[in-house]
Amino acid sequence: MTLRIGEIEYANIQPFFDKLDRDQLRSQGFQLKTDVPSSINQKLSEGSVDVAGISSFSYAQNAHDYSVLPDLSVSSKGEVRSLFLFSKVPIEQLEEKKIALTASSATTVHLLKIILIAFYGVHVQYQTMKPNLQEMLATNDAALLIGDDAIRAVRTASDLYVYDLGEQWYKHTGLPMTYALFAVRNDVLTSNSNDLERVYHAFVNSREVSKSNNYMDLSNRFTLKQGGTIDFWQSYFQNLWYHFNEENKRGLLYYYKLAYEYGFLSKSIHSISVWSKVHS
Ligand SMILES: C=C(O[C@@H]1C=C(C(=O)O)C=C[C@H]1O)C(=O)O
Repeated sequence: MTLRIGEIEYANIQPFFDKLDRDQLRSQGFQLKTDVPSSINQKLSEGSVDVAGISSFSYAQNAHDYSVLPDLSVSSKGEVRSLFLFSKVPIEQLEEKKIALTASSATTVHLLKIILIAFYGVHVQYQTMKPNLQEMLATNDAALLIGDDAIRAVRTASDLYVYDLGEQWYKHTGLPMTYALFAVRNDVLTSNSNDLERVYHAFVNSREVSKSNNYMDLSNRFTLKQGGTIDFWQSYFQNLWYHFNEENKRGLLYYYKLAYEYGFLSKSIHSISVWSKVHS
């Protein structure tokens, strides 16, 4: 059996996928399934994919069953430019107001909840909705969007208060934040580590080639798909950090600590289990 790979369809994680040789992977029996983060999270946890880029929050929920692939993440130190709270009032005035949360996220919905309670002392009501800014704001005071939905929506949001959640996290903690990690189910580690190694190196190679051409191919692709300028997309990708280094790990463990303290995680997470059988 070869591996089923989960691919998040948003731009932010595409440096790991853009340069995959998909025809070769398919001819070797690998399958790729593409979806929004919350669905990929679910597919990995129910076992309908074997390895995937997933929400970092979902890793914490399944830490016992997952290992993380070394040095791969989607992180930022400060602004992200694709995780926005759109609000009709300033963030400090959201007490007892209603916020719509995109159904496609796991990490960022809890990041928002932490930011509002821990850093602003604001208590609100949440409702999960499809990611459509107009519909969300028709019945709510603010709305959270992530990924390409957020990038498109921010172009039309001139009459709203817009908060970048990476920037908010950094402002209040001085730490980077990691939104996505690559995880594999532990049963696959024992049954299929050779294929895992192959796909791991393909992810690393895609990241390196994407970076070495300054994200030009990706930027062309997303300009055609989502609009915006090549310059916007290049600087978007250059601003994100695709290595899960010690500093990113510290930031993520602090997020897990707060998520546990505020009751969003049922178990506290003090360490991240990294798959170590990689040969370079
Ligand atoms: C940076 C982003 O990070 C994404 C946010 C996720 C989440 O909130 O669960 C999951 C995967 C990440 O790729 C984004 O969507 O813009």
